[in-house]
Amino acid sequence: MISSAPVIILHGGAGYWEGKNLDSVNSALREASRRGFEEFRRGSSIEAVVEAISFMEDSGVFDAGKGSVKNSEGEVEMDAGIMDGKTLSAGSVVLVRTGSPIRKALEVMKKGKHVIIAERKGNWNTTFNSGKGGDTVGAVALDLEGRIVAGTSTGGISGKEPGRIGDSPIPGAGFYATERVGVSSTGIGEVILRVLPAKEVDTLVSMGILLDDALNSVVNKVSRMFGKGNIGMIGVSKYGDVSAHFNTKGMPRCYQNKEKIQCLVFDGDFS
Ligand SMILES: NC(=O)C[C@H](N)C(=O)O
Repeated sequence: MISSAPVIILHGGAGYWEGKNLDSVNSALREASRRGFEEFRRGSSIEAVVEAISFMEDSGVFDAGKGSVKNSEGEVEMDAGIMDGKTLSAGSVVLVRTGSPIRKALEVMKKGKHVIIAERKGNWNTTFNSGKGGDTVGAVALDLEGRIVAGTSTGGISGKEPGRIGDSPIPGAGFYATERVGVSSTGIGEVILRVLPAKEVDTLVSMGILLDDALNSVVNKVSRMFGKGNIGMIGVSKYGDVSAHFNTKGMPRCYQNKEKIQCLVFDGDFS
């Protein structure tokens, strides 16, 4: 749907959401959206995305930050990434053990020397409390200056091997932003990493395809190649249209502009 800047769209992970109690997920998403949108008053899309994602990380409701799932050795290893479509600068952190991965990714992006840093230090944070039902989180924003920013943060996949890194911190896979479009992906990293769907959406949009059609066609392509149940994506274009597509049962998501906030979990379009 076409909205107008500033606008933010968020997801709480593509997955099998049927029969789950969605109250805490929905209210955390809504609050994250509200806080992210509030940042447009003083900052850019960068602050909006980081604030929304770090709220979700701290909520303990999602598989990100304090709610991160554990690997096969009972430890938490988190990944996150962020990209600024205006400058094509990107920053990611992998194997993070403590703190806010998205804020650490922002530091990497701001420093500008490297794109991906593995943390490999710090004590395991003992306050993790996985299992509240939420999944990977992501946000994409467009501000009044036309800056598009996309970010994603995750604890990865439950029971993963130590050192495993998924799609979420990889530009073009878990997130991507240009002057045209921004995307955050979620789903099975081992599938997403082989398709680079976030980059593909930008390529399609650069060829004149509408954001909604681009997201739909990339998700359908993944379904044809790998079957269903493995991907979801949200996006924003430079025109302010927002869209979400997934091949899982559901994907909690909210979008907000200056007129309204709207949240959905299962099939349906923002109106
Ligand atoms: N649920 C997710 O989105 C997990 C994430 N894509 C990963 O593979 O690490």
